[in-house]
Amino acid sequence: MHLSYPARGSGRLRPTLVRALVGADLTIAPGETVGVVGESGCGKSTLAKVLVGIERPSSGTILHRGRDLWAMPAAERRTTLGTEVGLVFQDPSTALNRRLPVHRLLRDPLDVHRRGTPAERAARVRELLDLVGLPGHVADALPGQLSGGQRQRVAIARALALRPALLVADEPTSALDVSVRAQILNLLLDLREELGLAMLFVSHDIQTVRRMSDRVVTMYLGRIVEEAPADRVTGHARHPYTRALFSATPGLLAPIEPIPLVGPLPSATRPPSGCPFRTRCWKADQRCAESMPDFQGEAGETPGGHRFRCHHPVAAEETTQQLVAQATPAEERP
Ligand SMILES: Nc1ncnc2c1ncn2[C@@H]1O[C@H](COP(=O)(O)OP(=O)(O)OP(=O)(O)O)[C@@H](O)[C@H]1O
Repeated sequence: MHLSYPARGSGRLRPTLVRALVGADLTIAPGETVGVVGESGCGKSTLAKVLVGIERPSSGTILHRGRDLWAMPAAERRTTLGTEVGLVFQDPSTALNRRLPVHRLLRDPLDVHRRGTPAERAARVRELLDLVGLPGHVADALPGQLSGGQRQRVAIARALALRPALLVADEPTSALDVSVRAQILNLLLDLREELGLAMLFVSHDIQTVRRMSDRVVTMYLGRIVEEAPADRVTGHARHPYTRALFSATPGLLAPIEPIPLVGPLPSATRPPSGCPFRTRCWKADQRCAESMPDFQGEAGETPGGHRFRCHHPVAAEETTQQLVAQATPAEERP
């Protein structure tokens, strides 16, 4: 699946294109949580937006239970997205209408999709508050009268109102106080367990992604470069970029130094030829400039297995310390 945006500020007639997703294909199994990691601008949010139908891919298909979302008539697409996918944004203050009390915010999806009688809708609102651990009296409050954590609980309850099979959570805790982040993450873990939800979980916080996910997907300049079971991704990732990303996460592999990467992240409007990571990779050679490798790896360990796209993958048993030594230029070595 591909998605290009016209670059902000570029001409209307022949805009420069930002290649936000390039052949980014992903399957999420029922009940599975897939976490997405990568530097800012690598396409994580765009992937989330495509899954929930906010953005339409420039080419490729989005299949919900095997049916092509964008081949459906518009009304059916709206119903499918409204009832099968829940969305939790970063900032509940902007995601919730400030003028509506909580019970209206929670009832709204039920009204729009005509679920149940008025009495059943009112009962569902009470059930939803209970589900996300909010007391009944919150129903009459306006979002502005709640704390950030309570507002995010309301946003999660609203996303779950129609019992979706998939919850897409894009940075769901990054706008919250550090003290309430853990509570919201625990709530999401409990809900996943209780409701059998599948989840796409996007976050800058690599530790959190690893904790929340069954499988971790690494993105680089719009491409998925690796998919690995969460328990393998820290020390046994095979793509040099994934290893470098995890080595730079404070506290995860401490006291190991991060693997040094050369230069800045290239622009998504003019990505390098071949493997886009090659300009920063200590293993890159001519082959990497010529072609982007296909996926290789072991299928079957988890849905999607452990796959990576690299001409010179890291050996599974290579330690991060060994990689730091390889990637440090000779003149900078101690
Ligand atoms: N509406 C838009 N118009 C033009 N370019 C966009 C638009 N939205 C995103 N982009 C660009 O697409 C690329 C991918 O952006 P995206 O927001 O998906 O990345 P991200 O990994 O989620 O970043 P972050 O972690 O900072 O949110 C970036 O180069 C970004 O500047």
